[in-house]
Amino acid sequence: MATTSSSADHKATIIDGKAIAQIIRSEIASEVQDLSKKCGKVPGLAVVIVGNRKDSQSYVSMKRKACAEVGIKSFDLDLPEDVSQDEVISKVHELNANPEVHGILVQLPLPKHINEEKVLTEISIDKDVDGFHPLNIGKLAMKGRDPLFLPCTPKGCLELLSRSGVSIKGKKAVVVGRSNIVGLPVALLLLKEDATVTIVHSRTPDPEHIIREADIIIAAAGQPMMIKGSWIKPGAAVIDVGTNAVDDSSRKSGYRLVGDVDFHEGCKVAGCITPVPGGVGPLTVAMLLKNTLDGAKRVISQTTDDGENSHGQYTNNDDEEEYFYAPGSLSKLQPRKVVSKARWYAKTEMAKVTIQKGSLWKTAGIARSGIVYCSIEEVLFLAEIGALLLLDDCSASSSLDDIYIQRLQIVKAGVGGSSLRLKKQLKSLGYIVRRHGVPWSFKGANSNESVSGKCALESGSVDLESENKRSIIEMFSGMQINEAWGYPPSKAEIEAPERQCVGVPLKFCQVEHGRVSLFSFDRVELPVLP
Ligand SMILES: NC(=O)C1=CN([C@@H]2O[C@H](COP(=O)(O)OP(=O)(O)OC[C@H]3O[C@@H](n4cnc5c(N)ncnc54)[C@H](OP(=O)(O)O)[C@@H]3O)[C@@H](O)[C@H]2O)C=CC1
Ligand SMILES: Nc1nc(=O)c2c([nH]1)NC[C@@H]1CN(c3ccc(C(=O)N[C@@H](CCC(=O)O)C(=O)O)cc3)C=[N+]21
Repeated sequence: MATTSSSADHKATIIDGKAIAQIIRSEIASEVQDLSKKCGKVPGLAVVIVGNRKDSQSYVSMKRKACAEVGIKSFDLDLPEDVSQDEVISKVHELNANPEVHGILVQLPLPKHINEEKVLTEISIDKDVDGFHPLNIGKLAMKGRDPLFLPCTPKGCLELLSRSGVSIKGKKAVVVGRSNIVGLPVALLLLKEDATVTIVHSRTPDPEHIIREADIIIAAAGQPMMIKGSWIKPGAAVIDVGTNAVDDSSRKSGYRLVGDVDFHEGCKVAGCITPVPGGVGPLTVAMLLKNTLDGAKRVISQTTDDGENSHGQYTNNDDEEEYFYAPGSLSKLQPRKVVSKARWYAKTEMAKVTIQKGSLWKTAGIARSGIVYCSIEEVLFLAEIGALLLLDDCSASSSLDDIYIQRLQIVKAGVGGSSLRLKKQLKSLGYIVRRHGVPWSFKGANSNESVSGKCALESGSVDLESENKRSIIEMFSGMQINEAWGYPPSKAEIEAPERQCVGVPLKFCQVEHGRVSLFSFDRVELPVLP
């Protein structure tokens, strides 16, 4: 995997990216085989190329070949140079909708008349195996959030470091380059791994001085042999991403590939170093295959184990999720002590999350300008499992019960009315719904519960023992809601609906600061208030 050169000149351990990538590829191949045997499905990767740039064609054919080798089905789209942006976007939409495709890669660069950002944004984030979607990059940049996919080259750089025994935590790392596809995401990843990160770019004065401070150098400037031996701190780990073609008349092709680091000089100073070719490049391809496999596993586990836990092997093993929702262990199904909070905004039809608790926010919500929002489906779902407290937005027309009742109609209309459809929708948002077999419940009319003038059951303290469980969705939609009173209600106010209920025990619901309290009275005798 790694060799130390024996000559007195060559001290550095040379990290063999090709060998490391080969190991990863064989691990992927055996997982693909397992998946195919157990679920009868294989991962699919669509590789879209526009135009006929020689370098792009060569990279794309490498990626397609690598897919074939590990058993990933590749979908090849070769579009002409003059294809319109709309046409590319409509192809992306087709691939988004194709259930056999688990990953979509649009080879960059695109021709000048096509706006790369517009195209990349259209790729469904569930299929964004390049990790270039703004949402994925945004999550990478945020503390406590994990994107669905990490960009392949940055992920490959970290894989090379870890497989070479280089620790990152607390180290000084310098990244040379700040592009969206390499420099910036690799810097963010190193930061997530607790390195102290400096980014050097084309406007940085005295890069040599900064680079010499680094324990870890990631070179991604696209400048052939820019980093000299004297720029490297003795013993540093050097990952050379640069892949530059330079003229070489001694080669049949007329060129050879060199990195951003002067490899010959680097070998004399660095602790370990990657060559070009044979360093980062093969890892980029291996990580693409890995992302595609992971994307496929995510989708396949969602579509095959709908509540019955048929393919446990491919389910998410988030410890916290397991703790709260493990089926069959009701004692664990307690409401969270520390719940997240959100505020509903009728205007945007979204809830703004004001307090985030727990790791669920790694995947839940949508981040916009640093603020996390939740759709009504997410709000209902999270409220139902006791993970989210929804505060109303102080306007009389959007109290919590209003939101439930009105919004439920919309959810029902939009998602089809059944909780199954709602679950499906949630799954498409990335939730693992199958564990939540126990609905948010309350004591039914036939229970003997009665507490005079005192809160009998608060939201959150769900009654898990009760035989008579109904989901919150059922509960709110089947409820007759009267105008809210002030609190406490007068005797006359209570007696009026009591008469209407003709013998059916009356329940009172109070919504205060987003907490739903359900009251039950045997006999109503409230003191007359001044
Ligand atoms: N092995 C692999 O898997 C991959 C290899 N590559 C290779 O990595 C290299 C970088 O690729 P990419 O990020 O796409 O390239 P870009 O051209 O998009 O970005 C280059 C970055 O390097 C900075 N830069 C340029 N010149 C200098 C300099 N003299 N000193 C300091 N910084 C400089 C630029 O700064 P500024 O922002 O100021 O312009 C820019 O941020 C290329 O050689 C590419 O072929 C790329 C992807 C994958
Ligand atoms: N949407 C998109 N995603 C990319 O990941 C992407 C892209 N566009 N555009 C171009 C860059 C470049 N890139 C490389 C991948 C593999 C090698 C690689 O395997 N290199 C071999 C040598 C290859 C050769 O010999 O030509 C090596 O370094 O050993 C290099 C570079 C991915 N990129």
